[in-house]
Amino acid sequence: MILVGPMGVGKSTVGELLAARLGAAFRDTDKDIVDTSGKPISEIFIDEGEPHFRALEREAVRRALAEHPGVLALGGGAILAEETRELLRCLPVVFLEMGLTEAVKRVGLDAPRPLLAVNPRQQWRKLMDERRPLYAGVARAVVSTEHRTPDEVVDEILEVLELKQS
Ligand SMILES: Nc1ncnc2c1ncn2[C@@H]1O[C@H](COP(=O)(O)OP(=O)(O)O)[C@@H](O)[C@H]1O
Ligand SMILES: O=C(O)C1=C[C@@H](OP(=O)(O)O)[C@@H](O)[C@H](O)C1
Ligand SMILES: [Mg+2]
Repeated sequence: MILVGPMGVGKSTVGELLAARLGAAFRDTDKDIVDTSGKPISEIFIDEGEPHFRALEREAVRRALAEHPGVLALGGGAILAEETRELLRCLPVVFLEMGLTEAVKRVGLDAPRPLLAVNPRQQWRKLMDERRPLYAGVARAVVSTEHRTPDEVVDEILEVLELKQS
C-alpha cells in the first residue's frame, strides 16, 4: 500500500501505524534519500538544488516499489514525476488530504520543509493547485486526515480499501 499527499498530511506517521496494524514493514522514500545521501533533505535542497533532489527521489521511489511489498510513504512531490505516476498505476495508492489551515499548523510542528520555508500559505495554495489533480489521478482512494487522529486515519484507510476485519 502506498501513501501520497502533501507535506505534513501524515504520510510518515500514518504509514508507520498502518504497517504495524497490517503486520507489514514500513518504508519512507524521504528516509531512504537521507540514508543514501547522508544529509537531511533541507540540506540537499540548499547544496544541490531541487532538480537533483527530484532525481534522487525518482530513483528512491523506483527502488522502493521494486523491493518493498509493505506500506510505503512517498514524499509530497514524488508524484510530480511522470515516470513515478506511471509506476503507481494499478497499485493500491491512498491520497491523504487536509485543508490549508491544518497544513500550516502541522508543517510548523515538524521537521523543516524547504518548499514551505517562505510564505507557507501562498506556497501551499500554489503547490496544491498544481498537485491535487496528480494525487487524485494516481489514487484508488482519498482519505481526509482532518479531525482524525493518526489511528483513526488508519481505520479509515482500511475501511475504504475494504481490508478491515469485522
Ligand atoms: N491525523 C493527524 N492529526 C494531527 N496531527 C498529525 C496527524 N497526522 C500527522 N500529524 C502531525 O503532522 C506532522 C507531519 O506529519 P508527517 O507524518 O511527517 O507528514 P508527511 O510525512 O505527510 O509530511 C507531524 O508533526 C505529525 O505528528
Ligand atoms: O512536497 C514536497 O515537494 C516535499 C515533501 C517532503 O516530504 P513530506 O511530504 O513527507 O513532507 C520532502 O520530500 C521534501 O521536503 C519535498
Ligand atoms: Mg514524510
